[in-house]
Amino acid sequence: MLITRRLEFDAGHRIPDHRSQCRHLHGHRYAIEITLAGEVIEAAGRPDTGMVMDFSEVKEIARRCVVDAWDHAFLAYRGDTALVAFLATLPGHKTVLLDAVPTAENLARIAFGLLDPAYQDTFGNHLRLERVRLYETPNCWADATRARA
Ligand SMILES: Nc1nc2c(c(=O)[nH]1)N=C([C@H](O)[C@H](O)COP(=O)(O)OP(=O)(O)OP(=O)(O)O)CN2
Ligand SMILES: [Zn+2]
Repeated sequence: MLITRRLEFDAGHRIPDHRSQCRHLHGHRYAIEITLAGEVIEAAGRPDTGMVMDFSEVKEIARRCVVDAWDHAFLAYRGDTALVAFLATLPGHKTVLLDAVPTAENLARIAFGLLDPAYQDTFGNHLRLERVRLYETPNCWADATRARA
């Protein structure tokens, strides 16, 4: 069985060497969809019986590992030295430094790496993270999967 939970957040970014608009500082209303695979828990009396994982728990883990850190942050490539230096001049600014340029593809891959160890199989139902889909706009998204993360 597959289940998916969607969360949304706002963040700024730029793609420093982009040939067009995206090298300018701008932001997106991002969406992240987390797909988990596992067996449905069948244990009478448990609050999560009939579920792969309670959607609220999926959300809490996603918030703790990714969304709370990225929401209203500027997602900056560590190697984008001009931008990193500028952001450092803003007192208390919420900046997240990344080891890769913040494209949808890289953000999906980074989020997959952060989330994968957090979704543990605690009930013996073979729970595992299957896919992270990261929407940069409603029309553009990237999928990081276990095979292609
Ligand atoms: N493969 C990728 N291509 C692009 C990415 C990306 O992450 N992966 N990112 C961008 C820019 O960040 C840009 O903000 C999005 O660009 P664009 O396609 O121009 O989006 P629009 O806002 O114009 O979307 P419309 O639906 O066309 O209004 C660029 N490319
Ligand atoms: Zn963009």
